[in-house]
Amino acid sequence: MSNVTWHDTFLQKEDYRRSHGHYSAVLWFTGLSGSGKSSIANAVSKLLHEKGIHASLLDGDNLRHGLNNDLGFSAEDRTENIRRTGEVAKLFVDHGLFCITAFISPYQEDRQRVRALLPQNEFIEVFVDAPLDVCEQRDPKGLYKKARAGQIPSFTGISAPYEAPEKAEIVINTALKSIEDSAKQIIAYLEDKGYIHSEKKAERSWEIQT
Ligand SMILES: Nc1ncnc2c1ncn2[C@@H]1O[C@H](COP(=O)(O)OS(=O)(=O)O)[C@@H](OP(=O)(O)O)[C@H]1O
Ligand SMILES: Nc1ncnc2c1ncn2[C@@H]1O[C@H](COP(=O)(O)OP(=O)(O)O)[C@@H](O)[C@H]1O
Repeated sequence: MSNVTWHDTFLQKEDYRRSHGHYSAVLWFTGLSGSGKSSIANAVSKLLHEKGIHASLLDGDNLRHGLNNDLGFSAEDRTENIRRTGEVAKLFVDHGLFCITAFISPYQEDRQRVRALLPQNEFIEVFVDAPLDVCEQRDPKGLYKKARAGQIPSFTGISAPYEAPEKAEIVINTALKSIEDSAKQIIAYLEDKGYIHSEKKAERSWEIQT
């Protein structure tokens, strides 16, 4: 890029990780609308918080209210949505936090591009797998009903594609598993692989001196 220079920073990812006392990585949730991404992502962020682990949560619906509010649901806009989100997620990881993202992210190539942004082991793909008919039955926001009535164009699973991951690190079938058990499965994965420690961190409090 012309006339733009990268500035090195004094603090590096390892410094942040050391001060936080844990590793950092992206937990990239992908799945159909209504599959359970937001519910499970929220449950995971709460469990991590209770363990004293720093984690941010980026939800597709929420980012579309701000950073991504210029984007719609064409294939091009979804690609840009995932590109921007991937860059933000990388910033969090570079600052020593876990970053949980909950986006449909329907295209394999878009997810692969985010994976390639990060070193190996720092991108954990979580396939929130539920059959379309289960998602449609849940229809928590009434969107499938609208899509079937032709009121929402390019709706994922109905009139726009969803490309399921072939090699996700974690697969959760939410037709068979509760939100709580799904969140526990993800925490168990992080513990098994050594991303976080299993023992509970002691309660800490800060006294701010003025
Ligand atoms: N056409 C169409 N297709 C799919 N989803 C739609 C659409 N229009 C609006 N919505 C609502 O937008 C949420 C999905 O936003 P994302 O940013 O996750 O989508 S994407 O990753 O860019 O495909 C999605 O949220 P979730 O239900 O949480 O997945 C819907 O609430
Ligand atoms: N086992 C389950 N896992 C996840 N969500 C479930 C489950 N059973 C029922 N639900 C419900 O399905 C809906 C999923 O919605 P949400 O979490 O917003 O999904 P998404 O973010 O993928 O659109 C919620 O209303 C949730 O309570």
